[in-house]
Amino acid sequence: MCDVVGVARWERGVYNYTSDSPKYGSKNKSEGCYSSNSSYLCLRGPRFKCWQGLTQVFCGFTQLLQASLGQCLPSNCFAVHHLLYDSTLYSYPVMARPIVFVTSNIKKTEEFVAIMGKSFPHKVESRKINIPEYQGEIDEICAKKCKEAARIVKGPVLVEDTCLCFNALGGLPGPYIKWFLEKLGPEGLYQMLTGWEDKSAYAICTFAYSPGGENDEVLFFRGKTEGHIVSPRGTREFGWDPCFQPLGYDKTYAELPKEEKNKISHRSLALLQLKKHFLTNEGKLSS
Ligand SMILES: O=P(O)(O)OP(=O)(O)OP(=O)(O)OC[C@H]1O[C@@H](n2cnc3c(O)ncnc32)[C@H](O)[C@@H]1O
Ligand SMILES: [Mg+2]
Repeated sequence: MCDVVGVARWERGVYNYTSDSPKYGSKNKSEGCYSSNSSYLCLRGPRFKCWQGLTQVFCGFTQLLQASLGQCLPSNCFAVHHLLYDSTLYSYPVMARPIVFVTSNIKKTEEFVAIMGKSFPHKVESRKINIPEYQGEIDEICAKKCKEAARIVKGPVLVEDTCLCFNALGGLPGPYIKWFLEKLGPEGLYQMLTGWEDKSAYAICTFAYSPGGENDEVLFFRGKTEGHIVSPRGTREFGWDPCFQPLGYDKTYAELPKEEKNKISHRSLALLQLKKHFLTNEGKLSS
């Protein structure tokens, strides 16, 4: 049993906790937070007098967190708590919730897995959910898509939107490529440029990440690959791959071995940015 009296609420993806322990007095009021994208549980408050007191606070916090997060918090976690550099900030690692990669497109998931392998510093699960095809500028579309995914999943999410932009057409079809591809196929995409000398194009992939809260900021990670629209060649496995020839290559995405596409693609460049962000920020204590 622990003697910590606490109140807790789940807000904006951050679990806020305050305790007012009669035993340690009001000077020892403490606050804690558990951020859904952090692998650390943090407690912030005045210096705790002894490890016993600290353990009791952790014990109360652990119970409240377990009630709220269930599986996400391993039952043994308070055994591994440790003291950080300053006397008022304590943390101990917890098993963070997995990030859910929400997409309806299995080929995107396959490429995500092939590109990231085991190198991504956070557990990711994929879930097949159809999110509406929003209209607007790329970031606007991605933000809406990401917020809708977070609303459904109720936790940290990643979504991705891919554009194919023709320079001769001022960047169109851009985010509307899905409908153009569906109606015209790769041949039709190539024929759209019949009257134009300029066949240059670029593919943009934008990953959007939200920690899951309604008001949480959405972060964007973008990759761009330049190329040309050509008469379709290669396998018909993935979208417009047969008619996109990346710059510096004499093969289309569809003709290149998968590993080769995954080294240079718009998706791999976006994932590189995403990975950098998580490698830099994961594990930092949220305050
Ligand atoms: O559920 P989401 O993730 O939105 O999946 P989607 O298939 O609807 O994907 P988009 O809205 O981003 O639309 C992009 C279109 O471009 C296609 N596409 C995406 N990435 C591609 C790639 O690397 N190579 C070829 N085609 C791609 C994809 O099949 C869609 O038709
Ligand atoms: Mg889509």
